Amino acid sequence: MELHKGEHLVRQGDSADHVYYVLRGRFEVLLDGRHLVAEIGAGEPVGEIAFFGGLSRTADVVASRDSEVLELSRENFDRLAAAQPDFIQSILRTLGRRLAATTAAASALAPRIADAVGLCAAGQSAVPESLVADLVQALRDSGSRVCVLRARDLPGDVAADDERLMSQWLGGQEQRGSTLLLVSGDGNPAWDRAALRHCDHLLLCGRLDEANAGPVALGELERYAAPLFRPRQTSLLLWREQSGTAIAHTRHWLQGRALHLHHHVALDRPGDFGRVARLLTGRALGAVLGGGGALGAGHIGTLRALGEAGVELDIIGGTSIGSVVAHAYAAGDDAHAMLADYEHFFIKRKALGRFTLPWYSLLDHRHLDACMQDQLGDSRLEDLPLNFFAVGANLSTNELEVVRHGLSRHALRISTAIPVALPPWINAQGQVLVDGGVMNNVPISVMRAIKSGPNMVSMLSPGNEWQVKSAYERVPSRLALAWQLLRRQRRDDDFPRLGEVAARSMQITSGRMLRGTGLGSDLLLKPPAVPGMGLLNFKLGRAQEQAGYEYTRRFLDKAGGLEGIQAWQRGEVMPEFED
Ligand SMILES: Nc1ncnc2c1ncn2[C@@H]1O[C@@H]2COP(=O)(O)O[C@H]2[C@H]1O
Repeated sequence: MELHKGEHLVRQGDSADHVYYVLRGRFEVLLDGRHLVAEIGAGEPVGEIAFFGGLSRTADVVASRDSEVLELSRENFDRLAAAQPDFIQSILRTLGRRLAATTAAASALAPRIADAVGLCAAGQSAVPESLVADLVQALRDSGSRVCVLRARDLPGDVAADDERLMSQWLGGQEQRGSTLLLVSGDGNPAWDRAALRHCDHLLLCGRLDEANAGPVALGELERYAAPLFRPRQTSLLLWREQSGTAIAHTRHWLQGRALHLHHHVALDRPGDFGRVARLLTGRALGAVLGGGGALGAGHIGTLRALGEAGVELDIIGGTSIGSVVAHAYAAGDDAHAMLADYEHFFIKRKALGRFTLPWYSLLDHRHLDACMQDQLGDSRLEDLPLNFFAVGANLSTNELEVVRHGLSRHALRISTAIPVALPPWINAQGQVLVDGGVMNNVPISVMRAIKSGPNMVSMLSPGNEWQVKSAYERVPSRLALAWQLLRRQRRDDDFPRLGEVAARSMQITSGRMLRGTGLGSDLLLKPPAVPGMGLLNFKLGRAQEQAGYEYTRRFLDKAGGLEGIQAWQRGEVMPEFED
């Protein structure tokens, strides 16, 4: 079969009835029609992934020269393989090499969904019966076939101290559900040990108010269980009797425990367990809000529209203004309160409006810090009802800094420390931290490393066209500028000001980073900027919020509302939307 340069050999998503062998020429492998992931030359197979894996085509394959391939149907392939066993060897060799190349370039894998979850009391309190029942119900509601096993479910012929037999019996139970929930702590230590060793995720359950008295020591069974699991496989569910009880002192629980996530639930609000169940089973909906200064009001509008439609976000994080809005959502604020805070903070108090001598920064950080202190007090990230992260850039290590613990005002201060505009943050190790937008303005990769399952990404952009009328030569000399400032002459040129340049500089990588990471099955929202909007134009915040709201409404209408979103969460459909 011959192909001309530019012709498709296979198309991503198509079904696979043939495998090919390149006889002459060269092919490009393109993901989503754009990203070049590999080139394939003469003597190599093409289309083997879907053909052997029983999948649909994983990429487009396009001839980059006039080429010739051998096309093999299943029948022909079987015949050729029987006649020439070397042929299979050569395909396996190519597959091995391709896998090695892919592995070398792979980013961290999203956490694997646990098949067997061990429930274990943490601290001193036993796990309430109602908690187990609510968790099981929530797992069922989220679509899991859950099977609960406790010591009393052991068959009569398994002796109460025979851990080996228990382990064998547990192995035979796996087909009973998509998730096994193994409950420990019923008074049979052999079962507890066998059950916990059978699990791939440890869900510790502690009573939140034990932390009121200070750090909570590990419970007896917890001391046995904790070292069996890596932090990534361990989460802590902190329960309180009533939702009206404020969440506090969580850090005392986190001290001395290596955990991936912690969850806050109130026993009088069974809905809280839905979030835990979704996070455990990979169906949790994450949201990532990008940086973009005043445009961040658009995120608020997006959250308003999602909230009205009944879409519940289970975990949220962001960069810069995105982290500020995400933090408010994680704290339980509604869009109305968020917008009121935004206007109070940026317009009324002018948190970013007081200048200083331009030595360490342009803006007076003391004023900003005081505004933040008034707004956030000493609240801490660990005490937020939802899991949250803010992203900073660590200039000392050249790494992204993911902040999930500590004082909220410190986390947000790190995430919003626009270089030059504000002094960097210095952490306890003396490292220098600035706004995360410098490295990753839309940190979807951070969310993916924390959880598997679907995410919504909201990316702000002041538009791709920025044209300035003022000529470079017209920028005044320092004397002329000083004179104009002294005479309080208004400068009405449109030459970019310092703050705008600093803020814009952090936007430029957003789209590229996102393309580099690839969206996969995550949804991208791009609320448009209202006319006249700039990154520091907070006065247009209300209009920008409305624009974000209307944009997200249009998106939801197209996606089929809550039902459409839920179908996407289950992996059934992928809403498409071009505004
Ligand atoms: N990472 C990769 N490296 C090399 N080839 C690839 C890669 N991903 C996809 N392909 C090729 O592109 C083909 C697309 O169709 P298939 O998934 O059937 O088989 C795929 C492989 O032949």
